[in-house]
Amino acid sequence: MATKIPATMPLDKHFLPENQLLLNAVGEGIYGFDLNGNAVFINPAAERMTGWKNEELLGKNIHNCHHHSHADGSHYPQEDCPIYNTLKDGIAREITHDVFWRKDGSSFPVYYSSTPVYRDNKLIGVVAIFRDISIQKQTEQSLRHALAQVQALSEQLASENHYLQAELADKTGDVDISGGSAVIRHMIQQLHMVANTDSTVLICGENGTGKELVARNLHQLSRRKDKPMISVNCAAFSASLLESELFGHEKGAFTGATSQRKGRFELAHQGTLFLDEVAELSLEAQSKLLRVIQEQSFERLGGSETIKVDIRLVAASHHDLLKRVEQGLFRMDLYYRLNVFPIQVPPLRARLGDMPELVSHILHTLNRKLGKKIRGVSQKGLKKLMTYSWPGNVRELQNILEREAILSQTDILHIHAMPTHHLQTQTAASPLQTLAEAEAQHIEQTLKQLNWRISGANGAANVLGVPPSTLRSRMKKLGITRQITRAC
Ligand SMILES: Nc1ncnc2c1ncn2[C@@H]1O[C@H](COP(=O)(O)OP(=O)(O)OP(=O)(O)O)[C@@H](O)[C@H]1O
Repeated sequence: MATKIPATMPLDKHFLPENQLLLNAVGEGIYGFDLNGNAVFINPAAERMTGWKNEELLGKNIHNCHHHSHADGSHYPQEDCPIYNTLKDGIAREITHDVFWRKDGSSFPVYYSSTPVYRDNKLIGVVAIFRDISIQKQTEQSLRHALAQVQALSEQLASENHYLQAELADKTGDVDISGGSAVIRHMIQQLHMVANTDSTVLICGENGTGKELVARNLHQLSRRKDKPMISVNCAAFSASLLESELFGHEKGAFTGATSQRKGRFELAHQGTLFLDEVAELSLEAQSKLLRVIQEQSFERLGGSETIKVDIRLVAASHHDLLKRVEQGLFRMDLYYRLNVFPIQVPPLRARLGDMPELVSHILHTLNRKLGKKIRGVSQKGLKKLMTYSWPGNVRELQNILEREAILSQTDILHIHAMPTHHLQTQTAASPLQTLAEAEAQHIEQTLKQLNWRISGANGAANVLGVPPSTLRSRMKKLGITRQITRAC
């Protein structure tokens, strides 16, 4: 669109370039100034960007119209303006940090150059060419923001890594099994006998009895102690995630597999692989595990390369695995493969004589953790500890002592806060539930074990002894839906 310039405007014919058509067509804003700093040429792009019309500016001082203030609103004296300085000294300038103000009072960031125009070696004016760089500035801003986020995340990862390393050192550092009771002595004897073989060990015992501790002990006593012991809590992963956790995956094996990843079998090469809560494995994962145990080799998910590993397998469960076999929830062949050398970890109530030694061991660790100097437990307190049934075993004892240690103002613990509902009982009590809650829990547990398969020989309906349609309607009624769990 050609610009119409009124004949009355002080348009300097010598100054105005012959190729005005070209200047009108470009996307950059262009101003021409005469030696007094008044506009003699304005192209349509400049009009669009500033909102000022040609007729409103020609012959006028442009600095006062839209270059009067800095970005922060402070006054911008004309003497400081690079364009006007070029008019004075004839030197070209380029400016990247400045704003122009629009007619409507808003502003936009600009890049502009001011170039002197000479005719017959005489300075006759200045051409300013400018560009709206809002998008560029926004991109820079987002980039800076993203970089700050990356920086923060990398700092967070570094500190998490530091924390995990410390935690790992802490975990692997203490493998002492406290207790001199006959049952514990027998268990330790068994540990020593089997440690230096490569036989698979199955550790059974209630929750919190020390099964993982026994596994770590076994690893430390074995010839593999300088290689890693890798633990997997089978209950913490959904069936599909567990497979990739155990066997690893190739890049692109499934959505989200953006790079190749080694599984825990590979990481445990030449060391020990500890499968905690092994009863929670789905039947499908059990078959795969069986194959790996038999062949000592496997493929990563999405991969075809057969990977051979040398591992010592240790498994643990708080379930009666044989009962799970009878219920059709655990493969019998796998059970026999795992149960080569069973070790039973006794519950705390079966070895209350170990209480003083255990308490002293735990207090020693707590003093380090809490920065306290607790010397022991009072006689009365010890009596309370010795008459409790300990459904949560050593872990529960640790928790009670930690709570008491935090609350205590003295260096002797008096044990105030024993859970009274368990006192004097001989068996672990389970939480009170309605019939519907118990049914829902049982159905869900069964479905989880069977990888949420409902029908067929290996389906939950068959195991529960109901037709699949009945199971589906019970699930609907009880609000049971498949859960996708993601851990780690
Ligand atoms: N004999 C023991 N001597 C010292 N500490 C023990 C002993 N037994 C258990 N502990 C401690 O009790 C806590 C629970 O033990 P651990 O995690 O090994 O139990 P677990 O049987 O594997 O539990 P879960 O079945 O819940 O996985 C750990 O901090 C462990 O160090």
